[in-house]
Amino acid sequence: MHADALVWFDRKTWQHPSWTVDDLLALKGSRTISVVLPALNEEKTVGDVVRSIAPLHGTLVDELIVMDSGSTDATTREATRAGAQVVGRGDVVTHLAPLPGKGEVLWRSLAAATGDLVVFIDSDLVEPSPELVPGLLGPLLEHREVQLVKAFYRRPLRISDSDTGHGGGRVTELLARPALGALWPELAGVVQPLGGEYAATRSFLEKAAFPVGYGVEIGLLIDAFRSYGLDGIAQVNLGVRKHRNRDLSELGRMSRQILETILEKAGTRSQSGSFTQFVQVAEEWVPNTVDVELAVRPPIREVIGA
Ligand SMILES: O=c1ccn([C@@H]2O[C@H](COP(=O)(O)OP(=O)(O)O)[C@@H](O)[C@H]2O)c(=O)[nH]1
Ligand SMILES: O=C(O)[C@@H](COP(=O)(O)O)O[C@H]1O[C@H](CO)[C@@H](O)[C@H](O)[C@H]1O
Repeated sequence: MHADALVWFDRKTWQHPSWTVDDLLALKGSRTISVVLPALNEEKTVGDVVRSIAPLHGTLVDELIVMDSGSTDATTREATRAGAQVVGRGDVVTHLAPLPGKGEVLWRSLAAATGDLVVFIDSDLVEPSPELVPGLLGPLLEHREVQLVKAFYRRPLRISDSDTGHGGGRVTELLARPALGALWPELAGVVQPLGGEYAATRSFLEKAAFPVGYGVEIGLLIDAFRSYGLDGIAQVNLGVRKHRNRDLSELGRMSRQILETILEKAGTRSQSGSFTQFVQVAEEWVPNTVDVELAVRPPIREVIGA
């Protein structure tokens, strides 16, 4: 591992986060905290994720927002019932038509949320730990130089996996980790670069460009490194993370978006946004070509001001 990555790993990795909510409230001071859950058709899980955070709402957490990404199921109903404020992607930055993608709703959430610190938690988590939000806020509240905190965890591939499953994080292990090791070796100590649970300062997030698709996590990680160095990044061990796992064809399209962000951050661009996969029809295999959304939103502060 790169020497700087090794030093960083030792200094900025919390393997056993032990902040209590009282500790965090004392550290919080006058700062405000928003928790944002991006959600696209997550009616089955969003309620439990909201309920795992709701006990902190009104004390440590000032805002608990589900950013709806154009759901067509009962996501809004389930999130509202569980106690979250639901904001539609078209309810903010109304002069720009929404684009499809997770990064789009995270970008728009900065216009809906008001917190000095923002915590992002996926809405498809299964058996979400109530320690996610406190654990992520610990380094951010205690160390002023920290601008981005990433969660890491054991990631079973299937929800039914035994207590030793490790098959999850397929795009992380097959694309993100190799690419970071090759192009940004200083970031080789980040255990879960694509993890969907992370916390950051608004001041960082407002200055960052947001890939509108799944490139958002690796894009923000690279931007944080470039803006603040490794000292601006921390990570915390938050146990086990189970979520709805997508199939390989969906992860292929996700990977194409992540690859675009990697190429762009590395100073090059792809030749085409069309992406061909193959499907079996009877005994034959036929191409299925799609246009993958590769747009990047400018820093939100350039669109709605600071
Ligand atoms: O266009 C999108 C795609 C995803 N998501 C949300 O982003 C989170 C992570 O997405 P997904 O579960 O698809 O990624 P995975 O965890 O499978 O890699 C989930 O809460 C999704 O509902 C979203 O809000 N809009
Ligand atoms: O980490 C990964 O490899 C992917 C896929 O995870 P699984 O193989 O389905 O456990 O999941 C992450 O990647 C997305 C892109 O960054 C994030 O948006 C998701 O929140 C995260 O779960």
